Amino acid sequence: MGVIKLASAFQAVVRISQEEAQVVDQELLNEYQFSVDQLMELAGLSCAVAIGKVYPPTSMSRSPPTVLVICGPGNNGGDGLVCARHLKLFGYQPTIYYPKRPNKPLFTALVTQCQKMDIPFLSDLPLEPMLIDELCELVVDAIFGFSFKGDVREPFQSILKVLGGVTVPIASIDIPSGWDVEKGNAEGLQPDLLISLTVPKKSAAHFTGRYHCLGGRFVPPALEKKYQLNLPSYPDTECAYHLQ
Ligand SMILES: NC(=O)C1=CN([C@@H]2O[C@H](COP(=O)(O)OP(=O)(O)OC[C@H]3O[C@@H](n4cnc5c(N)ncnc54)[C@H](O)[C@@H]3O)[C@@H](O)[C@H]2O)[C@H](O)CC1
Ligand SMILES: [K+]
Repeated sequence: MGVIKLASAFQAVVRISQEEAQVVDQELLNEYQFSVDQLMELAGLSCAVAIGKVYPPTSMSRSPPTVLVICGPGNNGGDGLVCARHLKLFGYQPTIYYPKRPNKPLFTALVTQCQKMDIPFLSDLPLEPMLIDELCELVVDAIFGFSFKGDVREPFQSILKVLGGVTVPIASIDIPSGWDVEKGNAEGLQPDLLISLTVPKKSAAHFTGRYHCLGGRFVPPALEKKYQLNLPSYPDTECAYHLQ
């Protein structure tokens, strides 16, 4: 596998394509021998930390603050489950909606962990945006990440339509769901917080929300150098970096 030359390597923040994100991911798993579980735990933890920084429990109106975490069918959804578990430990009250669950031990274990921490799972999502606004103070969008392609299929099309109408802030994990990983989606979801994982993707250039954080502090320096990722220096032991 050749070294990918990143066009934006000399800019302050590098943004990578869909293919580059998949290549880096595969190299972490195959060459560096990380397991998906390891990376997902660190990714999900960094999302909960970013949320804790941007929306500290003391700044929310309810105590504990209510958060709806919507999880999709791939690893982005897994990050959402991990994030929900850590949010609970940080003093939030998460509820999960997870309509399409992969039948794989990694995901069934994450579901069990959440259930055993008394995190409720919704069987249906309210179809009125107003009802979601009443249910929670923040929505975490963990529906699609860097493998999303094409037109959104059901049930996620209806879910994203409802989310388009909510007024509570949305925090998107890695990519705002429904966005083209590189081109974004001007008519799609417009999150208040974007938590890019590992390296921001090209679509992050179209993000107009208030907060952009970087998480997934697990890239070995040799890998960062090989792909000229030019990652920012996370302050001391922080696992979420405030880019904007
Ligand atoms: N190295 C890292 O940075 C890590 C990132 N993590 C997270 O993993 C996602 C990428 O996960 P992946 O499983 O490859 O894909 P997605 O979650 O984006 O979704 C795949 C899932 O979605 C379905 N799908 C695709 N397109 C559509 C569509 N148009 N309509 C409906 N459904 C669609 C597809 O069939 C699959 O089921 C990354 O973004 C990070 O969030 C890891 O957790 C840690 C390492
Ligand atoms: K997402």
